[in-house]
Amino acid sequence: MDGELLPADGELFPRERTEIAPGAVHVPDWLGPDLQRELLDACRAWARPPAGLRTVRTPGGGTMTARQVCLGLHWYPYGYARTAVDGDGAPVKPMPGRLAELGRQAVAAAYGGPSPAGTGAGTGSRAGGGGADTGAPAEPEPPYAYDIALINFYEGDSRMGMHRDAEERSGAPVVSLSLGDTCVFRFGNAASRGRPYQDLRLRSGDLFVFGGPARLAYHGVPKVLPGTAPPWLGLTGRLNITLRVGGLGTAPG
Ligand SMILES: O=C(O)CCC(=O)C(=O)O
Ligand SMILES: [Fe+2]
Repeated sequence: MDGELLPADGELFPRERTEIAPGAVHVPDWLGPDLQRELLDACRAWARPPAGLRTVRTPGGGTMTARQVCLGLHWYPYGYARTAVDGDGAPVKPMPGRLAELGRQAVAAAYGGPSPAGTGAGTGSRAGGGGADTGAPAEPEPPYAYDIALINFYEGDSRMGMHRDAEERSGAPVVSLSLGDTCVFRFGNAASRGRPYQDLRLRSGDLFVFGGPARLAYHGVPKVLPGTAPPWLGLTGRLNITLRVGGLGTAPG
């Protein structure tokens, strides 16, 4: 019996790459154990001050339950800055070339080639997407230059409400990597936070990419399943690494 023929988590059949909506692709087990460990170590370093992990406050007076650190550009509700304007004010850490490269590889893995399968390279109209005020957004072409990473840390009953990633001026696909505990990821539609949506499980090592017609879909994390991280990883809770292309030039927000 050759154990290597079985999926790493001992399931009978490997989970398969699935396009859950046009432009939205789930690639299970995309990150191998070594890369997951490497990324976890890096996240621990990025989470340290200055401009480290912070609690995000929303304009309505609430707080996000997932804590966050940004690389490349600092996201805050709702824009981008070069410093941790809603944290300690320090300059945001640079975007590592390694993450930018991972973003490019992720898009190729998700869409099976340089261009999103069946979706065209861009997102079409960003009308209503917020942020852009200079007319038509850039229609990006792969390979995309990922220049922003958001690292979200979920512990306890942390969640993330339904939202769109709409502060970017590029329609390049968003790349999402999961480490640690499994979560329920809700992927919906571009018109509203409500139905129709699909719930899927993102596990440690999974890749999810949304671009093309799915780029501005509402999505969120209604639940993290405690104690489901692979024991060899050594993480309690869940980390999400979201890679985005800002299209913001040199003077964001
Ligand atoms: O944690 C996740 O899987 C989603 C994160 C997310 O949607 C975001 O940071 O914009
Ligand atoms: Fe998001």
